[in-house]
Amino acid sequence: MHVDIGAALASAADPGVERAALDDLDERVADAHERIERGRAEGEFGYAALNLPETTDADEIRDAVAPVTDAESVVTVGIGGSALGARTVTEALADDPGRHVVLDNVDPEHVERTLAGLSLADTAINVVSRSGTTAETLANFLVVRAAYEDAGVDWTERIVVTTGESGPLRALADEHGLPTLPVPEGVPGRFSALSAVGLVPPAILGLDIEGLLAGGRAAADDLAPSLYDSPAYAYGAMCYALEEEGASVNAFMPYAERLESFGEWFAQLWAESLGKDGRGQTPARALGATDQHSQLQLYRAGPRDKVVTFVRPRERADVAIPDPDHDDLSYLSGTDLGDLIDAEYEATVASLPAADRPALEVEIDRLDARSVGELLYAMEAACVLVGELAGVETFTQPAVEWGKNATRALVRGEETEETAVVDDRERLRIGEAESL
Ligand SMILES: O=P(O)(O)OC[C@H]1O[C@H](O)[C@H](O)[C@@H](O)[C@@H]1O
Repeated sequence: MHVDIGAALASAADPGVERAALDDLDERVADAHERIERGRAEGEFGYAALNLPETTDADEIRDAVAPVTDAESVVTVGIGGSALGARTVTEALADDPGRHVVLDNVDPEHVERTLAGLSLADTAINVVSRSGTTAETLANFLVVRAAYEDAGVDWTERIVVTTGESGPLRALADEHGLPTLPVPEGVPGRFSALSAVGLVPPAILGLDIEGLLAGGRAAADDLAPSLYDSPAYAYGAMCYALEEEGASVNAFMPYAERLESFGEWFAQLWAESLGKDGRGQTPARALGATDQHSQLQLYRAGPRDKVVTFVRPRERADVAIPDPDHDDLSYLSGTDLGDLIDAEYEATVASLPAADRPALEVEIDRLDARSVGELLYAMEAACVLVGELAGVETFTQPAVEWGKNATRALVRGEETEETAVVDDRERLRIGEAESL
């Protein structure tokens, strides 16, 4: 994996980072690296995430999923970091990503349609919750379990549970003697893709989880006291420096359909880790080449508040474009789709500094387990570095609790300070709607 930061230097873009400022920042990167390595060595909460390529036991995962590897499909019931890592990996690597469906929302129409589309007897259930108490996950699990029972399928024979040492999900697993895997100690969900939390569906589908962990180890080996020696730290340091220069949005634009969910995973990692104390870069999800025909207008001609992060695999599948039968399309003759998307990538990356806007590039060799593992780990390490440089609490997410408390009280019909805010919030309804 490598990154190219040239199109985000002050010589190329505004906002941009002066080389001298980057050299100064590199001294702080060295200090941050030392702090991170100390946290890793001591297995400190959060920093332990960067040890997962060494601490995750692939054999333990394979043993737990062995009873269900005959499944045609896997349905993951989880949310946030308990679902996005697994979806990212199967979408990037599975021959048929459709074999892994994810219920990470409590949208009744979506849940109903998803379950109706599954042959439950041939579908493994992957339930994941670190706390074991997340309302969406537990509610969806109860619906899924009832669907299996209604279909006459023994759900206890088709399930793997990944959860913490306590809570209702652990109790349920113990009560029914279900195959369980532990969540990694001291690792927040959004940093746990390279653990059982993210690797059970890939293991059930027979993907190379050992290769993913090897890629993580390779990225860990690339961490160094200087950003000039570490792709992950170069990316993180540039994101930090650009935010300091006003780039408060990070438009994340992978040029691979199979990395679209990776963008969603990155959005949680970046927003939930760095959105603290009134600061943090807003991750905007985009996809190349598709969003050249939509959001690129804003990136090139809108406010100078963004950096666009481009991600691509160097190697592509070979799909020839048949010779066109119209002179206006003669430029496509003899090319293939990989050539076209790579030309679009190069053109779009260059179009940002051409409009005096910053761009950062992240390139992996190919869409294989090792490269995807390297990419996941590198973004996690970049995020940890930004958290150190910004001086924020990278590994907590206190701001998400208010909504949870309000939800529970509303569902229970209780009156709390949160429900009072819900009842009294400012409203000005425009347009007619049937009364709720
Ligand atoms: O794994 P769980 O305990 O179910 O948590 C699932 C998700 O919800 C929490 O509220 C946090 O916002 C996320 O960081 C977490 O990944």
